[in-house]
Amino acid sequence: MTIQWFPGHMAKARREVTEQLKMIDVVIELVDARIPLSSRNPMIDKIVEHKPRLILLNKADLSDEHLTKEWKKYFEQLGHAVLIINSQNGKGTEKIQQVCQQLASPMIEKMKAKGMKPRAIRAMILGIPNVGKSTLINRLASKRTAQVGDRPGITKRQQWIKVGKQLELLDTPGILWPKFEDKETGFRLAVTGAIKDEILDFQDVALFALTYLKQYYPNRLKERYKLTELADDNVELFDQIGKNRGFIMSGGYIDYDKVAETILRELRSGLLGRLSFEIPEKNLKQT
Ligand SMILES: Nc1nc2c(ncn2[C@@H]2O[C@H](COP(=O)(O)OP(=O)(O)OP(=O)(O)O)[C@@H](O)[C@H]2O)c(=O)[nH]1
Repeated sequence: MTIQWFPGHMAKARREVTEQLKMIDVVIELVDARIPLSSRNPMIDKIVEHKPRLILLNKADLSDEHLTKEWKKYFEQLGHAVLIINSQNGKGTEKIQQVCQQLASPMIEKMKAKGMKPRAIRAMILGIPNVGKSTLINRLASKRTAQVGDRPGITKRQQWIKVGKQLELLDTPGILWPKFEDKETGFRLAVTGAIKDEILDFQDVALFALTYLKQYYPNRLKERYKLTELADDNVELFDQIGKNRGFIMSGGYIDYDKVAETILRELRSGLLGRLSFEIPEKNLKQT
């Protein structure tokens, strides 16, 4: 399976982001706490090179609490500032302004040393589609500042949102596309709903989810689908779940489509508890 975004779209998005970055002091990178590496653009380090960066692990209400803390440590070890947040109810977002200020303080000090008047810090949000960029912007928007006139290199007018006294946020987030570097990245994106089910075969996605749950969350799987044992064989496991739920077609066959759809729907709606689909230790070893 190789999925590629149209290269023209990617190049255009990257160009736009690069252009906008010229007027930005701090980059706020939004990732999905359940899949922090798979939900970021692998070129991000190159694209935002030389800018202080705050990584936000968003949708933390859905992610495994323990693993999310591990991921925070992982990114901190790489030298980034990190916050765990829920953009929907605002939990954790109250610290964003303060951290951005800390990140920008060397720049502000330099300005002061040059005799320039200190100004509000300018930030922009970057992230892949569906990661929660608009939700976060709406959450942070206390009031919009007046339109800022054209700044060098920018032809269209930019709207800035005031976040507290010291931070201005660009009202349009930068979209960077994820990259399917391997099959698992695609499945992780699909299982968390970051990409549409039609892109991948949803039975394959459900199989990925089931295999993953069996390995990392066996008890939740047993509890949810009332299984005393988890069959080693995945077809058998699909059969067990189908039987328990009564997904039987005429002729006594299990309706696998219904089993697959049920697993994905239930895990996405939180009925299997808070889940993460990427393990930091594994990735630490790989790097
Ligand atoms: N549970 C939960 N859902 C969230 C959170 N943040 C965003 N969402 C949901 O995620 C979905 C996508 O959010 P958006 O804010 O539209 O994402 P976006 O990054 O702006 O998406 P694009 O416009 O496609 O680039 C929406 O259904 C949001 O309600 C969060 O912290 N927790």
